[in-house]
Amino acid sequence: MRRPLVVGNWKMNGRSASVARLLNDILAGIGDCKAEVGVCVPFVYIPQASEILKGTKVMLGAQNVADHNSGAFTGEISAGMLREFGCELVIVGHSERRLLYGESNELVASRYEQAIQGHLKPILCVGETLEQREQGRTLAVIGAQIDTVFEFAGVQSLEHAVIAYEPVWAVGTGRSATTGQAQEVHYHIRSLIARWNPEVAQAVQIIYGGSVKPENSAELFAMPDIDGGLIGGASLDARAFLSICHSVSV
Ligand SMILES: O=C(CO)COP(=O)(O)O
Repeated sequence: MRRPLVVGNWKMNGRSASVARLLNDILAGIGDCKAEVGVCVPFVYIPQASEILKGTKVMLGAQNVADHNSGAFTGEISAGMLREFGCELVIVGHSERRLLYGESNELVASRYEQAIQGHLKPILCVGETLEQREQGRTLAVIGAQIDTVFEFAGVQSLEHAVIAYEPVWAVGTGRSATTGQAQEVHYHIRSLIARWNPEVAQAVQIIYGGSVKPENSAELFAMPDIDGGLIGGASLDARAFLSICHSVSV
């Protein structure tokens, strides 16, 4: 039985005062939430967030991780560094990294592999652009994104990972995928994994991201292959984020 997972991706937002406020508000309202809950904060706020979240059930995460474990890689942050400051999760392959910063499937796979080796749980983001969807290439694009990771890190690594389906056209647009569109892709992803390893396919959490809000989260999370969400804009508002966390179906 897969436990639902809801993770906030704060992207490049916040200042230390608002980080403290938002985290404390989340902790105050998390109660007996049935979901596993995490927040992926900007790198510089990780030490602060780690102090606030220590001993709580809210997991801390980062938004990217280096594709090497140390050395001359200016601007990069390794998995070991993130672990040292209490991170358990890390997003890899977010569409903003792929599209705005040119991260290829191979680079994403190396980052994913470093996360696994460094005992961080990668949240591997996959998803198609609107153009790719309109060309009928959605499943092929996602298949290639996932296959590259399998080639680098092996399908067994998914025992320690999460997959997030985030259609690019739904990210930050206010236009979520319909439950049917999302379920179709989630089912496809699980079937791809099942061809390699049925047990891993049944166990891996596949979460949905792209304009998830309190108004649509329960419906999305009720779909059989949607195990929770990766939440952008709505995760910056404690009330909205908590409402999404509490809307999981178990
Ligand atoms: O990119 C996302 C989460 O990683 C989704 O962002 P929005 O929820 O703002 O659409």
